[in-house]
Amino acid sequence: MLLTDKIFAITGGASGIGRAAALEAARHGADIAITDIAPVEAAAPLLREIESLGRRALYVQGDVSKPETAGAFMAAIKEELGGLDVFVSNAGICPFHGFLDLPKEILTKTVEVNLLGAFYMVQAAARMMVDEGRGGSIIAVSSISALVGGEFQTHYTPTKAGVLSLMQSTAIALGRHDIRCNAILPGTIRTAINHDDLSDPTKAEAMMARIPLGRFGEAEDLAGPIVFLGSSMASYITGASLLVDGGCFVNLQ
Ligand SMILES: NC(=O)C1=CN([C@@H]2O[C@H](COP(=O)(O)OP(=O)(O)OC[C@H]3O[C@@H](n4cnc5c(N)ncnc54)[C@H](OP(=O)(O)O)[C@@H]3O)[C@@H](O)[C@H]2O)C=CC1
Ligand SMILES: C[C@H](O)[C@@H]1OC(=O)[C@H](O)[C@@H]1O
Repeated sequence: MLLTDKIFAITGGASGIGRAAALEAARHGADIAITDIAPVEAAAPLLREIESLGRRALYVQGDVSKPETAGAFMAAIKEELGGLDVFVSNAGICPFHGFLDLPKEILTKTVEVNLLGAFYMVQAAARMMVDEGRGGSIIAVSSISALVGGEFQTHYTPTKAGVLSLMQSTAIALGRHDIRCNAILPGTIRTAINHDDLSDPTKAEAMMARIPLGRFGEAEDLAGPIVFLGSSMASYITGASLLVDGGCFVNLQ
């Protein structure tokens, strides 16, 4: 058990990577707070599963791109769970689209959710951790796409580079408060975000061929690394980036 009696909060926790991480944190003994744009009904089975592990589960519906969501989430965590030890900024979107004809609305929304949303949330979580004075761990889900490009992700990859950079700078700003900040960089993980994109067999095959481990990731592949970075096992790791990509990034030839 790596997170016994810790309070673990995550954005975009109703599905995919966030859901898997929330569940794994509960298995490791944490109480869980989730915010997501999905209605609470969508998360009800997950909340029941967390509670069946003997842990408390809090759900706050909200849009991370709206600055007020961060304040409301932190206030609910403080009131209902009493504090915050591990915060994961995970919510994100990836509406695949070509570059030359990219509508401004898609660009703006992607930046607002992925980058500004992460900033608002991380800042609010850090303020709460500093106020409480007991340190903490902040993890942001960036991407392999912070390091490499994507033809249909020109609006998305800069947001993931921004999230990685945010963790590097907040690691410096928050180190004196014993708050560690790290980025997780998933490769291609099968979730709702890329269900349509990966349904093109030619594209999926070409992408798979680059992965030394020979498979796409599953959401559960990210859960262990997130719990580890949140735990005292990672007590001297801050400002780091952890690729969780089956070896895809290093596979040039
Ligand atoms: N899957 C992959 O291959 C990779 C994913 N990532 C990153 O991982 C993170 C999680 O994605 P993943 O689990 O794959 O995708 P999912 O779509 O399964 O999960 C994303 C979650 O975020 C929620 N969400 C979307 N927009 C908002 C918003 N504005 N406010 C609050 N919640 C929101 C979604 O809700 P709803 O479903 O209702 O829209 C969903 O529950 C993202 O940041 C993504 O960029 C990084 C690298 C690779
Ligand atoms: C959603 C994509 O499949 C996924 O998102 C990323 O960040 C990776 O670059 C993958 O392309």
